Amino acid sequence: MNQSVGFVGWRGMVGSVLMQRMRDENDFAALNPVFFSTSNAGGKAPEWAGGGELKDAYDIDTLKSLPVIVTAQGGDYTTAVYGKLREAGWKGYWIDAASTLRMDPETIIVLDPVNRNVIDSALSKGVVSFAGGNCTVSCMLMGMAGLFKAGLVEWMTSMTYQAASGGGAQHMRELLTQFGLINGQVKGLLDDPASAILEIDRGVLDLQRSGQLPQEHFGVPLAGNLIPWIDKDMENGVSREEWKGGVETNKILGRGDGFDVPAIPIDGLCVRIGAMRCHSQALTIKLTKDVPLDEINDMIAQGTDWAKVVPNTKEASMKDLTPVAVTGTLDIPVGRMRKLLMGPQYLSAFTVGDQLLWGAAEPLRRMLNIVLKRA
Ligand SMILES: NC(=O)C1=CN([C@@H]2O[C@H](COP(=O)(O)OP(=O)(O)OC[C@H]3O[C@@H](n4cnc5c(N)ncnc54)[C@H](OP(=O)(O)O)[C@@H]3O)[C@@H](O)[C@H]2O)C=CC1
Ligand SMILES: N[C@@H](CC(=O)OP(=O)(O)O)C(=O)O
Repeated sequence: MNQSVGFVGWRGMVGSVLMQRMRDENDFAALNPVFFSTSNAGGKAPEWAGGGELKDAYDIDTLKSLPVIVTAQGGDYTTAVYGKLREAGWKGYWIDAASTLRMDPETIIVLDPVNRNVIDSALSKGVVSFAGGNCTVSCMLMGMAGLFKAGLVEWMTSMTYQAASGGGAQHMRELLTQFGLINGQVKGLLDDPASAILEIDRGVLDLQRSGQLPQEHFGVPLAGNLIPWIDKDMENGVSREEWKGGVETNKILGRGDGFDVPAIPIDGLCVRIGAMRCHSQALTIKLTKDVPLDEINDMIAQGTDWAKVVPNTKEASMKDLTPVAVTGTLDIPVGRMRKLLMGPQYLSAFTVGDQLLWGAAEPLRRMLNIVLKRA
């Protein structure tokens, strides 16, 4: 008999991508979905899933009756509900998109093409709490898994170019509104081929600095700009997004605190740019030994089924290694690979991933299937 699975946060941006992927893969055939809402209990569950009534996402008794709960509702919801559920004696599987529980020793960060061994070992020990990783981390690992698996990474820096979607739907809207208003500001000059570009530039800057662009979500204009800080301030010069890069990557790989193998130093700077939903990253890797580039290419291509090596040429990089090329696909292209001037053990790479697919929804979908197959 199909297991019942509770879905919370299914209509949000991450949740919608998750629902679409599950429908594309016919995952619903193997489970009995129960839909929840934090704002509309008693309302109608999605038509494509047979309708029915939305349950109250804060009702612990209803949640407790389910063997599996998947949530993309966000960290505040997890904080409000998870502890109460466990205190009420619930022993079911919790699969979560939020960062809240990721570094909890009782929780495993899931990215099964990379850490299926960690997941299986945890399941056999009775672990029941699973969280998808930070989007930048998951996308990077899906591309670079081959090098980690081969033990070739001594340390790595990641300089990110993160899309507006990482902040949520409202951030994407704000970015597009800013672009539109900026265009409107200089449209007359743009339409006139004889106008001076510096006049256009001045017009853009005047509007960007005027405080008149909507910036409630980003805090400053992102259109025609960038923001070199993502997430909270850890009060030591490090942003929380940068901190996650090191600790989550190591936890996913089964290294560092709580594991027998030492952590790999991974650090860098995280930057928000005006892309829509793909995160990109420029990586510098110190290899544990000098390995020829063609062997590195092979290892990366074989690291996961989704890693795609892009030849280090201008044409291929412009065509295949951009957010526009990757959005809406599960591909993780890795390109710009070459040995750096610092020496034969120093490798550069550039990778791009859809942060709503591998960065959020896909690891949850796959973890749900792993759990259901065990039942
Ligand atoms: N954005 C991202 O890139 C990533 C997000 N995450 C995690 O996922 C969580 C959810 O993120 P995200 O999907 O961006 O959040 P959203 O704001 O899109 O959705 C969250 C919830 O808001 C409620 N909501 C209120 N109004 C609307 C509306 N008009 N349309 C849709 N939903 C609405 C829904 O709850 P209800 O139906 O109960 O009213 C929904 O589940 C994040 O907090 C984070 O923890 C993880 C990785 C990446
Ligand atoms: N912080 C990411 C998005 C996100 O939700 O990350 P996390 O799941 O680690 O909080 C970004 O802004 O691009």
